[in-house]
Amino acid sequence: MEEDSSIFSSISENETKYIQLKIGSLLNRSFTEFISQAKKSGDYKKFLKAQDLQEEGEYHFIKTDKEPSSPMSKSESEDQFDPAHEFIEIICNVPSSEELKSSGNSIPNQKYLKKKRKAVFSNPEDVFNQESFVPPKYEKAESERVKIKNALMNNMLTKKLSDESINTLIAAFQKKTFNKDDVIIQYGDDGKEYFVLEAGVLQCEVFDEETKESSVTRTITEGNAFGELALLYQTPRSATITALTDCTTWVLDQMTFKTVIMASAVKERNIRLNFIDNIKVFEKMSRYEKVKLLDGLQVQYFESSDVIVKEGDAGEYFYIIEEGKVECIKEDGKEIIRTLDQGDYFGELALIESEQKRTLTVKAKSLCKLLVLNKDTFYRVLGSFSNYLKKDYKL
Ligand SMILES: Nc1ncnc2c1ncn2[C@@H]1O[C@@H]2COP(=O)(O)O[C@H]2[C@H]1O
Repeated sequence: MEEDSSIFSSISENETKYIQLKIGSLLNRSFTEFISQAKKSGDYKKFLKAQDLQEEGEYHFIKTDKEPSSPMSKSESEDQFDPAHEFIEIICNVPSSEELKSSGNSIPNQKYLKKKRKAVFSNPEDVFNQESFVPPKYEKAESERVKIKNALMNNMLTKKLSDESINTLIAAFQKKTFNKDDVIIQYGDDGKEYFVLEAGVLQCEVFDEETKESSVTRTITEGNAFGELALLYQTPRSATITALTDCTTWVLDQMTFKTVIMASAVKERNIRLNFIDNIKVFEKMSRYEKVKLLDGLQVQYFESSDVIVKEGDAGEYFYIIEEGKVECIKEDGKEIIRTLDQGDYFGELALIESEQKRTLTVKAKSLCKLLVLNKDTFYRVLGSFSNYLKKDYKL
């Protein structure tokens, strides 16, 4: 409590006014969003009940953290408007008193807003045009539109975008062909484009800065996208992509990529990436592998006392604790072997040894938000890390 009051005692009048105005419009938006969801649901009353709103007396606008359906089903909601996140954004981005004063009123002026945005879109040319930017449109045959759409719908980065965003993207892709042996992306270059491969085969070659050795990690085949990392993280190209055959690609400019794809996908991803970056066991992973891992993670919630993993069962999932605490219990004697909390992981032993059953029962000690990886994704993403994980784990 003491901590809270000291944080808020330093808020100036200007800052308070700023927050009030922002929260006011956020509430307004939340309410509109809520009503539109309720209307869409077809059965208004059932919808209210499902949201844990009490029908009689006062309505309590409580959004439970609990996921309504079975385990691996509901991270789809991630792209939706999330008032809690928006709230945090507002609080974290309150301009300083000086900035508010210099803007002449309690809301920062356009100049200030543009300056803020620069932090997210770090290339200077990105900054001025965010609001007025209109994605380009290139003519395409229907068959081409279908191919691009299929590729976007099969790509983790774009599959959850709205139909409107998908259509904007489809229109904005421009055809570009390459000859066999052409270098499409050069390791270390600045990234300006995002690609979808329509026809042909490409080679992806990565470099180890320490050993100065290069290795071919995979071939990229039709319908796959590449070149996203440099645009997402403002880093140099992480690999060299070379055409193994004559190729046809679809190319998206970075401004369209940023305004359409990044705006929705990267926000959630960055929060998690930051989280994964702090987990020791993943420290040897490349950024690419971490991003792949993130794409395979699903969110699952457990109430206090829920059994997450049962001793003797076959292992299906690997878990990372994003929030909450769990207890690992040996069934005979009910001895608590250890307690795990934020950033810890469990459930990997049964995945590493295919015959191995769960060696302990893991029970939620509080409400838990877990990031869950299923067996197939675990092998695809962490296969080469299994020995490392096993060694690191002291039973
Ligand atoms: N280890 C890897 N395996 C497969 N693809 C990769 C790997 N590393 C990088 N890439 C892809 O190669 C692209 C090179 O440019 P980017 O870094 O922009 O984005 C990169 C990814 O799309």
